[in-house]
Amino acid sequence: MVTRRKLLTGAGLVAGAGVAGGAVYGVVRQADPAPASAAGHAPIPFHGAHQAGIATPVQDRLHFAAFDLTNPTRGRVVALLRLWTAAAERMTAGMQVGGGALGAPLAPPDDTGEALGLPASRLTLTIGFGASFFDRLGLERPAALKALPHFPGDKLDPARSDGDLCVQACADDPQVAVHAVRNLVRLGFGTAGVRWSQLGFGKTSSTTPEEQTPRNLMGFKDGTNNIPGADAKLLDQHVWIGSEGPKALAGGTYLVARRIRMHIETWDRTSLKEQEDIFGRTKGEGAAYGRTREHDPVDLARLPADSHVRLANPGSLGGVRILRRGYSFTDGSDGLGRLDAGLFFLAYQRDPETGFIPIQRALAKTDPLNEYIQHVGSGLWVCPPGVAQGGFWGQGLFS
Ligand SMILES: C=CC1=C(C)c2cc3[nH]c(cc4nc(cc5[nH]c(cc1n2)c(C)c5CCC(=O)O)C(CCC(=O)O)=C4C)c(C)c3C=C
Ligand SMILES: [Fe+2]
Repeated sequence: MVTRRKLLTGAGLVAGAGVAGGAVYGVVRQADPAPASAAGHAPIPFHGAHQAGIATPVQDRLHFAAFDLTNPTRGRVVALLRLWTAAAERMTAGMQVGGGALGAPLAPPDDTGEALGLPASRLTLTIGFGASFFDRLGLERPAALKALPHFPGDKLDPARSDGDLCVQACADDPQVAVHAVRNLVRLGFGTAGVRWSQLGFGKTSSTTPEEQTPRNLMGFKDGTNNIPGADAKLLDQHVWIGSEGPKALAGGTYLVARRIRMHIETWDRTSLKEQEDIFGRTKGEGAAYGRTREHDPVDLARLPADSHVRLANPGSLGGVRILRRGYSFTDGSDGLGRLDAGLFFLAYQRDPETGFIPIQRALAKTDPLNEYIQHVGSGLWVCPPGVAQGGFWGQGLFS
C-alpha cells in the first residue's frame, strides 16, 4: 500500500485486479506504519466486531453522503461494496486509494490526491443500507427498517432525505473526510450516485466522557448524558442489534439522521433564563437544574416539566436510550437574511421503535425548543456489523 506521506516505488509491488469507473484499481504496495495525526491520535482501526464511527471517539468533522443505486443488480453492488471496503481500509489507515495519486502518467490516478501528506486524522467510514436498498435488490428487509413516522412540525425536503445507502465519514481534518467521500463516489460511478450530502463541523456530542463536552450552535454543552463509547453493557442493551434481528445484522445498529435547522436569529434574541429553561440545564456549566456540576445526575423533578432534557431523559421514557453524535452546519443563507444553520443529528439504536421514535414523539409534541428548530431532512439506514479481515461491508446480507 502507499501511505499518503510517502510514495514507495519498486520492490513490494503486488499486482491486483479490478476496474472501477475506468480507473485501474488494486496495485498494492508495501505498507508503511500508519501515521499518527498532528494531535498524536492513532488511526481508528477499520476492522472489528462493530463498524467504527459509531461508538468510537467522536472526531471534529463530518461528511455524510446518501447514495442511490443507479444499477441495482446484486453483482454490481457486491463488486462496489468490495471496492469501497478496500478503499476504506486504506484511507482510514492514512493510505492512498489503490495505486495512489501519482501512478501511471497516461491514466487517471486511483486516488484524487488532495489528502496527500495528511495523516489519517482518525478517519472513520461507516456504511448504512436503507429500506430501498433491500427492496431494489430483492433482499429480505429487516422488520425494524421501515419508514419513520411523520412527526408534528416536520418539514422534510425529499432532496435532503433518505437514500439506498449512506456513508458517514468522520475525521479531525475536513479535507480527509471530504477526500474519503469523494473517492468512494468516484469508485461508485456506474453503480451508485450521490443523492444528497452534508458537511458538519464542531461535533456536538462526545462518546468519551473524560473529554470536554462540545457546544452546539445554541451555545449549550451537547452530549453530556450520552452513552459512553466504552460502556459495552449499555451499548449492547441500547445500540447493537442482537439476536432479535437477522443474523447478518447482529452487531450492527440502526442509524437515524435528521437535518435540524435552527432559527438562530430568534434564539439570539431570547433571554438567557428562557434559553436555560428550555433545556433544563445552565448554559455556562451545563449543570441540570438543581445541581451544580455538568455531570451531576439529573433530578427530573427539579427540571421544568416540558424542558428538552426532562422530555428526552430515559427516566421520562421508560428507560429508552440512544447513542447520539451530532455536527453543526452552516450552509450559507436562505435568501431572507437568515443563516441556514443547525444541527445534523445522528442517533444509533438497536431498534428505532425503542430508540429515536419514542423520544422524537415526546419532543415533537411539547418540547419548547420546537419554536427555534425545524427538522428539514431525515433518513434511516441499518449499519451492518464490522468487517473482518478479508471481508467486505454488508457481506452477510449476500451469503
Ligand atoms: C430524538 C432525539 C433528539 C433530538 C432530535 C434532539 C435534538 C436536539 N437536542 C439539542 C440539544 C441538547 N440535547 C440534550 C440532551 C438530549 N437530547 C436528546 C435527544 C434528542 N435531542 C437526549 C436523549 C438527550 C439526553 C437527555 C438526558 O438523558 O438527560 C442537551 C443536554 C446535554 C446532553 O445531555 O447532551 C442539549 C443541550 C438540540 C439543540 C437539538 C436540535 C437542534
Ligand atoms: Fe437533544
